[in-house]
Amino acid sequence: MKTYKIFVDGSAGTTGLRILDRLSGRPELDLLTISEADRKNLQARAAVIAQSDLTFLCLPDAASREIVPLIPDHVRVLDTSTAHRTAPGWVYGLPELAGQRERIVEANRVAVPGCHATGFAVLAAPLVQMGLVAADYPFSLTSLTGYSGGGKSMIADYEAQGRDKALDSPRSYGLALHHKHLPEMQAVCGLTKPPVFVPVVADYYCGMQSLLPLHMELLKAPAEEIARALAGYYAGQSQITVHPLGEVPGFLAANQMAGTDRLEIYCSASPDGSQLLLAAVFDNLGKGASGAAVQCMNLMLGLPETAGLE
Ligand SMILES: NC(=O)C1=CN([C@@H]2O[C@H](COP(=O)(O)OP(=O)(O)OC[C@H]3O[C@@H](n4cnc5c(N)ncnc54)[C@H](OP(=O)(O)O)[C@@H]3O)[C@@H](O)[C@H]2O)C=CC1
Ligand SMILES: CC(=O)N[C@@H](CCC(=O)OP(=O)(O)O)C(=O)O
Repeated sequence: MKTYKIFVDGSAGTTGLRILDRLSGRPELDLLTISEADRKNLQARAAVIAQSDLTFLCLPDAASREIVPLIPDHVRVLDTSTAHRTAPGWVYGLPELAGQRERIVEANRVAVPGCHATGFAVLAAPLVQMGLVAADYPFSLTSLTGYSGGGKSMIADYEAQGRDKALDSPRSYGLALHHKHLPEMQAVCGLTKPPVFVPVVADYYCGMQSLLPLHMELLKAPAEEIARALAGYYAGQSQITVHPLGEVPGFLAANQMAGTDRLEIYCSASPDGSQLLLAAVFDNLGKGASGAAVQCMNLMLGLPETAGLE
């Protein structure tokens, strides 16, 4: 059996650990390691990466930008940070979007989408690509996340004894309207302007719900047609399910897909047909990070796309 040497740079972090979980026990993968003393040593990491066939970068943006120029071209790279998602020469790791799977298979530099950006892109990009929504539509998005989305430091804040009472309630953030996911949201969907985007973090570990409200008078087809088109777009995709129009629960929990690497889409219309609501529900650490990264690795190495996924 052909084996591949894999390294996870930043494997002690939230995203890195979840990637390791999904890779361990797979006989086709030989996991390279680095000593605790060297895990933040630039030259030592570069030396291990150079021996790998594929490396995951699970680092803060600055650390990712620092290591990438030291990586030889023959090593394939999957960067989970925000650093390269709109950078030239990098492929956006959302294989369910038209043409992306083929690009990922061939790529040696793949940027794993941001968690909130995943929710936006899976809803908005197909509608724009299919001509059902104009590229200059004034999109807005609200996206709920568990606190693991903020990595080790936010997890520590939420899990601290005697923490601030504000953490007992949901907290909106990014209120200055320049969240780091806006450039990739605009780029991957081909929009003339970014959405108005409000993320909300709440007191649960993981799970994400991205809500995209749409005004029907600005759309180019009725709600039934839009829901059917979205279902057709994702037909046959193992990781994305689209529920029929109106098939929505009374309460939609943002942690409904926690622990999985799949994403579910719900569509509902107002009784008078003037408004449509699209919702994407998934795990910020699953399809929003580590699961997406492993799915892309499988594609890049020619392995079964869902191997190791939850
Ligand atoms: N959490 C999430 O839901 C998602 C996160 N991401 C992205 O993934 C990346 C990692 O995030 P996340 O796992 O949440 O963050 P964490 O803070 O949990 O983990 C980051 C890891 O990187 C290590 N690290 C920091 N600087 C360096 C360095 N210079 N060299 C080597 N290692 C370093 C940290 O070390 P130490 O353990 O000492 O702190 C830590 O183990 C980020 O870019 C994040 O934006 C992407 C999608 C979702
Ligand atoms: C709760 C929280 O802080 N979440 C992070 C998103 C985590 C993530 O997926 O973003 P990257 O992949 O771009 O790091 C944020 O909104 O900045």
